[in-house]
Amino acid sequence: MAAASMDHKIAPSILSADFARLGQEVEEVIQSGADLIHFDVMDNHYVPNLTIGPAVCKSLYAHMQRTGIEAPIDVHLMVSPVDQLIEQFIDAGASYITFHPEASQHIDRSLALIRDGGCKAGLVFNPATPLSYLDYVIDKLDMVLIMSVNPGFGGQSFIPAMLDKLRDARRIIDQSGRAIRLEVDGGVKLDNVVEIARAGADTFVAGSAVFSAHRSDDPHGYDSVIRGFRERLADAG
Ligand SMILES: O=C(CO)[C@H](O)[C@H](O)COP(=O)(O)O
Repeated sequence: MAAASMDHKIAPSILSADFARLGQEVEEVIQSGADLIHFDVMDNHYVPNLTIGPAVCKSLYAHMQRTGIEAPIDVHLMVSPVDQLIEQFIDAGASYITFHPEASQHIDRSLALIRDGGCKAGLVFNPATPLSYLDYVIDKLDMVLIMSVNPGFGGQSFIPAMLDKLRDARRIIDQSGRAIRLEVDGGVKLDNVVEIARAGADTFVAGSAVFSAHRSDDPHGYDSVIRGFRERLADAG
């Protein structure tokens, strides 16, 4: 069942941004209509890639405050262990913090750390991670993130079996009666976003689909791609 009553949110993943001009990239995608900034943290341990940490988040948050850019920073931790970095990202201006259940020794405690720090909390599910991790903690969640690629790299193809997983996650969330966002991350493009939305996702992480636009010659690249997502999502119902 599609999430007809949910508002759709677009979350560009800065994994594919030009890190040399990160503040400006974030300004441009938000001004072009994006809703959240998806901030991918990789440690070369939990995933085979290394990206950015709390110092960059803190600078970005300060830049956004200074320049009046209002958008939640949605921090996706692909690290193990998670708790120490959770504390640092709370301090760095994160709005959402999500982590992988396999990466925490005490999932309930990690969720409590996030919520006690004033942030919204979420669990992230790799393609083969069962949704049973939602049992007993769903009342502590603000977001469920379904990875539709194996984590670690941008530019991979959407794994079709994740449509069924999104449908299952949507059913569980609806049964909980809680306002939990259902985010999807990996291989989200203009040509598949409608079926992904109809499977129940309401929050769409897009890295290469958005940020490849600035490498084209189109000076309105971000406007065009984000408008494209909005138009398709409106069709999705
Ligand atoms: O978390 C990620 C990879 O682990 C990225 O956010 C994700 O892959 C987005 O990139 P793209 O839209 O290019 O697939």
